Amino acid sequence: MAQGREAELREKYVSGVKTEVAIARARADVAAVHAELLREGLALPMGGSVSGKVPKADLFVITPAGMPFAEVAPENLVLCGLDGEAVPGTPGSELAPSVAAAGHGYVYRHMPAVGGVVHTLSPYASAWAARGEEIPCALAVVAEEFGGPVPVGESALGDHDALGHAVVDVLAGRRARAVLLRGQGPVAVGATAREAASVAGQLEGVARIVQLAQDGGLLTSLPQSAVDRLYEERHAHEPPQADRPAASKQPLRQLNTATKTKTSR
Ligand SMILES: O=C(CO)[C@@H](O)[C@H](O)COP(=O)(O)O
Repeated sequence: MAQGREAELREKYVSGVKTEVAIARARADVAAVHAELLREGLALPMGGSVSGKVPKADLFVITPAGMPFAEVAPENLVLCGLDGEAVPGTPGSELAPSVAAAGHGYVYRHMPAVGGVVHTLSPYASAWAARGEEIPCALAVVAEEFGGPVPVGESALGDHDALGHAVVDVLAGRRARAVLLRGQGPVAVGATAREAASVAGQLEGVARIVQLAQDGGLLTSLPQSAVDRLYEERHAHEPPQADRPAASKQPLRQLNTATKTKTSR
């Protein structure tokens, strides 16, 4: 790319000291999230992607393509515009962003309250995604955290833009802040990358517990009235719904009465 054009693009995206500081902060946070996911056993050595939006800028930083999570550092994260294209001339721009970058950008464009997206291949949540099975709302913590069963989304495998569409289609305007992409794995969102990672951790925990319960026999989903009460209590002290990621109107699939879920084994 010609130097003039490169400078013009850099000026367009990266102007002002505040933005520079915000980018540096996003780089540090997102790099730390990669390390934390590995430490907590929530990630494979490689695979999946994590991004964090730069507040008040149409920019985000994301995992470089094909890079083991253990090697991710603030300076090799790729700074992208919301179209998922790397910003030339910035640290990390010599690397390609994750193939999922356009999908992450789509989420930021369509869910303005979201500031972090985590697609991590944590074992139990990924196993539910591999089966394309929603996680039943059989425990209070599932109701509190996700406001109902953890939903499944359709990902067109190989079409990485589809990750963004699937996340937005399932989560926008809903309670849940995580979706199990069929045949791909879980994606969690939050106001920041750290918050999205925390949702991914809760998701993995409930995926494991409900799997253990299901292995033991029939599951009973909580009645809808209890799900609603538990969710509302847990989120009562958060900002108004419009400012919350994936703010809720209704859970994706309502269970009006206590239902028995037949186990798959
Ligand atoms: O999304 C997944 C798996 O679900 C990843 O494994 C990506 O396919 C890896 O691509 P890069 O992020 O390395 O480009």
